[in-house]
Amino acid sequence: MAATSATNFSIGSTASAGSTVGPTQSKAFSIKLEPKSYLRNFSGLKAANSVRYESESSFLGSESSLILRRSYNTKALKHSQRSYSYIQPHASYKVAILGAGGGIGQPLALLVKMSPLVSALNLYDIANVKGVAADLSHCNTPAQVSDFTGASELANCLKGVNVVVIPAGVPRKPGMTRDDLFNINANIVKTLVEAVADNCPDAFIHVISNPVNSTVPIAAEVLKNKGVYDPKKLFGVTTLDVVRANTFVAQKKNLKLIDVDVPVVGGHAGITILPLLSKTNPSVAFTDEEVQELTVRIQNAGTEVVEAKAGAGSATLSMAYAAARFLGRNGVEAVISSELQGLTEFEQKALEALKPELKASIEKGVAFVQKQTVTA
Ligand SMILES: NC(=O)C1=CN([C@@H]2O[C@H](COP(=O)(O)OP(=O)(O)OC[C@H]3O[C@@H](n4cnc5c(N)ncnc54)[C@H](O)[C@@H]3O)[C@@H](O)[C@H]2O)C=CC1
Ligand SMILES: O=C([O-])CC(=O)C(=O)O
Repeated sequence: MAATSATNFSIGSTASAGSTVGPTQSKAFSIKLEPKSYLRNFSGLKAANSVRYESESSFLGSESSLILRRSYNTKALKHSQRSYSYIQPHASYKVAILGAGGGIGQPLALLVKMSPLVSALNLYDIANVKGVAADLSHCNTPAQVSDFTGASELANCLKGVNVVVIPAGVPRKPGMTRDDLFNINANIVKTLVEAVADNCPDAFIHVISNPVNSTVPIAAEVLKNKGVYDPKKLFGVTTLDVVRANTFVAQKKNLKLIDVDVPVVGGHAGITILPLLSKTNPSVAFTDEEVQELTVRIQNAGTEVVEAKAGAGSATLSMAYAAARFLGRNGVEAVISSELQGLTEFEQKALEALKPELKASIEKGVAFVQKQTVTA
């Protein structure tokens, strides 16, 4: 879902804060260009449809794959060099990952390090990230990796940064809801976003820390209090729901994974995750039972991983993949309100049912910041 104006929340592959449900979309960052056909052959880490939609907008575009391919496939080298020089982007983005030592932070740092768009990768954590930074710095890609440990180094980590990704905080254990993380993670996100506002107020901010339905509104309130809120630049990262929906639908219907694109709207917890299966692209016919089964599976997919990890945390690798896929160059470019038109009765009912829960989670986040502001 895309971060939104103050009057909208919800929303496909990113979250946002506000007070009423507004237009949603799941591909806010799509740039509808048709890449040269050879680029599709170099899709590497990305599904082909992602390349088609995101080759120029995502950090993990086809360029990354070219770099990778060049480094291990000498046969492809000649062709790659030609292609690469044609499309080689300028490495100019400075990215900070806050919570970089964690289960998501580490693989996400690797994926960002692979991006040819990134010139600097700053890793911050309250735990020591020196080792992670040293390890990553040996990869032969442009980004200069630096490590920052502890609150005293946070400001330096953020100075001059264009993109901040926040996977800092505690993950769920079996039996917990995402909302059970609020008491710890709300404060972590608030403190980190305050530092972002002070040190890189123009940066794009991507909030991964749960509960996303509340942590994004917290971030929005902090930015408003600091006078630097730009709804086009604040995101809750819920691309993992889209990634899962695409995968589960492809598996269920025996489709090629790369061909499936399912929009997901709402928030990122339980019934607030609403896959719009009727809008699957290309069009797929589902029985009522399949819709029910797939919707529930997508909504509970996080819990599926939490239970499988049995106390060792929640999704990390798929989350890192989803976050790297999510990052776009220009922030929110459009809100596609048509995504919410022509819903099936099942989807319309589910949309109405999720609104009160999503609204309550947003209000909880807003109240958290307002209460602290009054106390201070
Ligand atoms: N948005 C989404 O779709 C998803 C969100 N998550 C959420 O992401 C968060 C992180 O998950 P994991 O990486 O698995 O947890 P983790 O425990 O493996 O890593 C979290 C990291 O954050 C660091 N940290 C804690 N407090 C910090 C602070 N004040 N400043 C900087 N760093 C701090 C920790 O030292 C640790 O390295 C959790 O809240 C989890 O629920 C997880 C999966 C999907
Ligand atoms: O389920 C969790 O706690 C982590 C998460 O948000 C996900 O995997 O979707």
